[in-house]
Amino acid sequence: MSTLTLDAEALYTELRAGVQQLWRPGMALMGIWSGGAWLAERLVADLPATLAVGKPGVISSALHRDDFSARGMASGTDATKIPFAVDGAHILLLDDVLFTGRTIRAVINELYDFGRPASVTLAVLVDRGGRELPIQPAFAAAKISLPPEQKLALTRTDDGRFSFSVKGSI
Ligand SMILES: O=c1cc[nH]c(=O)[nH]1
Repeated sequence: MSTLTLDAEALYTELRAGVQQLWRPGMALMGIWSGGAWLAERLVADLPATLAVGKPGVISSALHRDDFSARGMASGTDATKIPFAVDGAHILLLDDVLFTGRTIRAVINELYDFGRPASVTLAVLVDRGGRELPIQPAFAAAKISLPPEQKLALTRTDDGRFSFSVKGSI
């Protein structure tokens, strides 16, 4: 049992401020299925109208995962939905938890199936370290260290509030 407690709502407020700093006119928001997509959905509603944030995209890592052969057709396989042209877009990519970087690598491969973006910037709620690829976020609301056996899981209640739980024992 872990004693780690993370206030996901407070971290979301930090993330919203970070995204506001990173935002450039004409950017497009894209959430990684499923936690990142929840964040993107809420940010569209919460960010100031002056930023003119359009309908966000949702992107899935499922088809490009390096453990695809072991996991098979995992849930989320058909989750990718991009309501804007990827070619030439400046994309702000969102995820809930950044760990090895393998999900981000898979998602970037998926993105290039739709076109060639001008840039991709990554912002996350929590960076838990443990990177296995040279991938770094431009913004992380929190940086923590968690044993590899444990998983940090974001949940969303029916009224849209976030919470974190730690799964697995060390
Ligand atoms: O702990 C982790 C690692 C990757 N993705 C998660 O959602 N949690």
